[in-house]
Amino acid sequence: MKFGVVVFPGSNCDADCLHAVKTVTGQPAEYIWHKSGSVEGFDCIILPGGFSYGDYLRCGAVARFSPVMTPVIEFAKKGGLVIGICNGFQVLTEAGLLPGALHRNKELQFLCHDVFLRVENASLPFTCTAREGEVIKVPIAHGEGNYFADAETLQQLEENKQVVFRYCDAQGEVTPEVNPNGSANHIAGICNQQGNVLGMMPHPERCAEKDLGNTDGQLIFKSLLDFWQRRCG
Ligand SMILES: NC(=O)CC[C@H](N)C(=O)O
Repeated sequence: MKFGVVVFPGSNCDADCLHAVKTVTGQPAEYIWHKSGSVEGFDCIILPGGFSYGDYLRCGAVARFSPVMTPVIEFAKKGGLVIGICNGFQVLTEAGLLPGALHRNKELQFLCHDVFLRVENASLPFTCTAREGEVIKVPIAHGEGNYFADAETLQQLEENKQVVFRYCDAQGEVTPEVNPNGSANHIAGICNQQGNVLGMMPHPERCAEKDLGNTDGQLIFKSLLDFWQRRCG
C-alpha cells in the first residue's frame, strides 16, 4: 500500500504525516508536490495540515485550485482513499469532496490542545480497527475548525453515519462544555457518502508514537492498512 502526502505552499504537517504513516504502517510513503498533475501509483492520499497559501481568502480556498487537486478529485470520485487533516479537511470542503464548511472557532481564537473524540462509525477504512463508541485523545491546532452545515445536510450526515468523530469528554459523553470550537453536532470529522473520503480537524499524526506520549492516532493509519490488506489479501 503506497501513501502520498500532498505538499502545498504553507503546509506544515506534511513531514509529520509522512513520518507517522510510514512508521505506523511500515508501508512506503512519498510527498506529492502541489503542482503535480497525477496521483498515479498511490493507494491513499493525505492532505496534511498547515496554512496553505497563507490561509488567504479562507483556509483551503486557494489550495483547492492547486493543479494536484484535479487528479485528487478524480481519484476520490473513483473510490480512492483520501484523508484531509485539519487544513486538509478545509481543502476537501472547499473542493466539494465533503459537505459543509469550517468557520472561525466560536471564541475567534486559535486552539492548540488535546481533545477527546468518540468514534461514531467504526466500519470505515479509516476506523475499522476501532470499536464504535471508543474514545481517543488527539490534539487540535486550528483557528477555523467550527464545522457548519445546513440542517438538511446535518440530518443526512447523521442518517448516513457520515459523522466519524465527535468531540466528547474522557468518558465519551457529548456535553456543551466539550465542544472546543462550536462545531455543529460536535462534529470533529466526517466522511463522504461512499465512505472513502475522510476529513477531520484533530491531528492523528501528532499522537502516533510512544515517544510523543500518546499513540491514539495510530488507529487511523492502522485501520487503513488493515482495510487494504483485507481487500487485497
Ligand atoms: N493545523 C492546521 O492545519 C491549521 C489549519 C488552518 N490554518 C486553521 O488555522 O484553521
